[in-house]
Amino acid sequence: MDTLVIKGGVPLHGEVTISGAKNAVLPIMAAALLTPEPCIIRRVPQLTDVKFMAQILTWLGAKVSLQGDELRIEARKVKGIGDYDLVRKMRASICIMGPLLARLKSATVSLPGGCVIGARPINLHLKGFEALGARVTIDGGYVHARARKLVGTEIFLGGRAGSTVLGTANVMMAATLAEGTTIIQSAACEPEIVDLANFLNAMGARITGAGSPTIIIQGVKELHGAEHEVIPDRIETATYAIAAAATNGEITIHGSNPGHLTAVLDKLQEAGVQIERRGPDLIVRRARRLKPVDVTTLPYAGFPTDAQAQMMALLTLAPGISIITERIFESRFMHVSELARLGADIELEGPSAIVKGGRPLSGAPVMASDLRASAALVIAGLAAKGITRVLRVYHIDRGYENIDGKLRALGARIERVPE
Ligand SMILES: CC(=O)N[C@H]1[C@@H](OP(=O)(O)OP(=O)(O)OC[C@H]2O[C@@H](n3ccc(=O)[nH]c3=O)[C@H](O)[C@@H]2O)O[C@H](CO)[C@@H](O)[C@@H]1O
Ligand SMILES: C=C(OP(=O)(O)O)C(=O)O
Repeated sequence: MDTLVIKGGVPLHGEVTISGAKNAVLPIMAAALLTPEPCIIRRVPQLTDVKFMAQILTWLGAKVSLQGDELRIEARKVKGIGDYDLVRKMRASICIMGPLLARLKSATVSLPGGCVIGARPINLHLKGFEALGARVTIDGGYVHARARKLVGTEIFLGGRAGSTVLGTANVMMAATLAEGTTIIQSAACEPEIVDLANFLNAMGARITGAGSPTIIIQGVKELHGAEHEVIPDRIETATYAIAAAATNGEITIHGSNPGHLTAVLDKLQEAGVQIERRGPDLIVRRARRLKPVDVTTLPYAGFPTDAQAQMMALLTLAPGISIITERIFESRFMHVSELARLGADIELEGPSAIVKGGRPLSGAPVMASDLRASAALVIAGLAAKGITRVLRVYHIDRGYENIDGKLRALGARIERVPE
């Protein structure tokens, strides 16, 4: 386990290039199970989650090879049972279930893992599989889904907090090979769903409406191999933009898709951060004193829950009161107590965090509890006076490619040391 050691107080300057999106590439890798033909996926980020997903696919019988940022997956033959411990390691592993069910009419996987940010049930995934004709049972920590055949139907995927991103991905994948037409209502609209639908269509699927709450999938007999380039990671983009603002710096972000990030950019501007869009590039600079803002996380195109912790780190620096309300995951505030170690003044009240910003932060040892909490601690450490040690950075390596290298290239004084 590594630790990140940060000497804070250095404004970030320079250029950074955004990697492929973790939350797009993982379901896309699972989708390659839908065909025996080879699939080529480009712009694949080097992340531990990608490594785990590759291990899961290999265990299922696929041949997986990575060269640079190009991944080749050939699932000529696959088995229908996911490795218990591998699947438990990450949330997106549940996405093998839809493709296995579609291809083999049988799938058995353990309940998935992922960031500990709430209960994270999979009832909506299972409801979708059942609607398509599968019989679903849970037994000994495994979920089993079996069907004689899958038949298209209308499926409502709305839940307590809106729709479900991976649930939409899973049901959409299962429906590609179902008989007839499936209509997913209250589908997730996230760009990662659009990216997956584009990949599936390149494989021969017939999907329309991805990106809207109604997705229509006309089942086909079989899918073939395809090539695809993954979209840029909007959460990585948000993280670097927020880090630049927090350190009073000025950076150019290359290779992002600013159109996927309107809610974050809008809030940053409201907080006094200057954002200039030049095609796919973003220039982020903090020229003025930060202002407090209120933020509520919502499904896309609202403010993403995956950028909430990072935004909170920034708002601890804005003199005044900011209220951050988390509407997607009930316990996604693990970073609050660690930010307090750096001197932040944050109070929790139900789903809201009241950030009394403007107190100077000073470095301290802190513990990363989940992926985005870690990113928030790194941002706070970059802005704080003195040395911050972020322990358990394996969380951050799940979702940020070479974060210490990219930050060093922006002038940050950050080192990775073995714990
Ligand atoms: C790998 C990946 O892409 N992860 C993302 C995905 O997670 P993930 O797809 O797991 O998150 P969901 O969109 O499913 O969760 C949204 C809400 O729905 C609830 N829910 C979900 C499924 C279900 O069957 N029943 C149910 O009640 C969840 O508890 C949560 O309150 O979307 C989240 C919301 O944008 C992001 O934070 C994660 O980074
Ligand atoms: C919560 C996240 O990931 P996962 O769903 O894989 O746990 C995230 O990417 O912020």
